[in-house]
Amino acid sequence: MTINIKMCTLEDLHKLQEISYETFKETFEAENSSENMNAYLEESFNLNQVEKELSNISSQFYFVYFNHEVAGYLKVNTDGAQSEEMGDDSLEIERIYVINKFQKNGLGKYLLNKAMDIAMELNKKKIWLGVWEKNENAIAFYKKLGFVQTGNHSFLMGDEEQMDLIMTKSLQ
Ligand SMILES: CC(=O)SCCNC(=O)CCNC(=O)[C@H](O)C(C)(C)COP(=O)(O)OP(=O)(O)OC[C@H]1O[C@@H](n2cnc3c(N)ncnc32)[C@H](O)[C@@H]1OP(=O)(O)O
Repeated sequence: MTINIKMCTLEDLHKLQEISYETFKETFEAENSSENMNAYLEESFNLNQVEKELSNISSQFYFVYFNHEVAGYLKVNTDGAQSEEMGDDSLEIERIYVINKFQKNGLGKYLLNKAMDIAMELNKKKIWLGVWEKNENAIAFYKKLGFVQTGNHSFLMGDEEQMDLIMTKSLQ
């Protein structure tokens, strides 16, 4: 078993769009109406939107490979790319998504450790994320890896208001 990681560039745009769309759908479609799911997928993962995010100098995307196959991805944000005003001393993990069939092989932890390395290289004091309050699997994963709930914020899934827990890990 080999695990590798690579920073995404604009050349990866189509693959990134595909894995972003597919992993989000796979994770949440059972618990959301198809109307709300389709609206969110179309708005968040259309090619222009993904290209815009990939071109933002305050965001970084990484693919993780399991036996040379793309198995998941990471998106981190700093400064103004963060989806909440958390200040310059924090880094946001906006997305860690591992394709279902590759989960439980250590890939999520590998991506999380990558985010921690980036945060430490940039001298950030904390690392934070928002996770849907009903995503018990991911909440348990983040708790296991040392994150604690420090707040919440609401977001729109189609026309439905949903709640994210804000979870934080201090790096000092
Ligand atoms: C900010 C956001 O992106 S929120 C959305 C998060 N992403 C998703 O919900 C997408 C769907 N889910 C996933 O992609 C994956 O399940 C993830 C990212 C949550 C976890 O990734 P995986 O590759 O399955 O986890 P991994 O195998 O690296 O597990 C790391 C550790 O967490 C533990 N762990 C993983 N899932 C769970 C769980 N549900 N409950 C308790 N512990 C868990 C593992 O046992 C492991 O512990 P160890 O280090 O002692 O061996």
